[in-house]
Amino acid sequence: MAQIILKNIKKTYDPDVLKKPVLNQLSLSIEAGEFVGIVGPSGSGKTTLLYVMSGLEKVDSGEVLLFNKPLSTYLESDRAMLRRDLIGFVFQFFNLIPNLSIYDNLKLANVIIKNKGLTIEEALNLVGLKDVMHKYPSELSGGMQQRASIGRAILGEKKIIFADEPTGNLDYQTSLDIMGLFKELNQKLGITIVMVTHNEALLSYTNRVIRLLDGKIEKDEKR
Ligand SMILES: Nc1ncnc2c1ncn2[C@@H]1O[C@H](COP(=O)(O)OP(=O)(O)OP(=O)(O)O)[C@@H](O)[C@H]1O
Repeated sequence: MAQIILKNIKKTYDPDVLKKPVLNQLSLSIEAGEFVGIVGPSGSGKTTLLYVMSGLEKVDSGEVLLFNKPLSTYLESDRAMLRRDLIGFVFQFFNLIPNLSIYDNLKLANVIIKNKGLTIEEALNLVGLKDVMHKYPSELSGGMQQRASIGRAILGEKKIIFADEPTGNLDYQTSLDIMGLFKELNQKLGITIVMVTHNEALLSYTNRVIRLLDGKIEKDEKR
């Protein structure tokens, strides 16, 4: 079943009509359980595509359907619920709160999530941080901090993780380690992962690669 559908999406940031749209009549569909890598040159629209898919950015025309429902028909409160309950985000910078322990960082995110699905302990176990959960972010390596932010992203009953350059701030070996974790979560929990990356070497972990060029899909390959 398609979880994410984009139909003829056009997106511009600049009102100047002579400027090329950032996303130009782009259509695609992502099924539940896929692990998708989005690549392309700088400025090709990767981050914008991620934000459009997740409902963080509005489109000029075309339609985005999430979980079979057009985003345009969601009330603002439904959108907020969607972001809180069904979608998780992981960014290049881990965005952990420095003066809270890892456990408390997850707890803060968890208070707004319904009491269903993965608990804080289960999430910490899955990302391998159970032993260090009372440490502060600054006491952990970058890779561990990213593990914490992934733990935060999977709390509850998340169906999709959107990751924007999740390894952009990590060395190569740690990047592979984080990719291994994504793959494991994708396979164990069936969570769909949509990840923007610059690093071609990471694509072997995904099962589909979408290449963007000038706001259009240049290539879309499933493995
Ligand atoms: N909030 C914004 N306001 C105006 N222009 C924007 C905004 N966000 C992105 N853009 C422009 O849209 C284009 C595509 O940006 P986007 O960040 O989606 O590309 P990208 O492929 O993710 O690039 P990078 O690999 O450099 O992160 C760029 O020309 C960028 O300058």
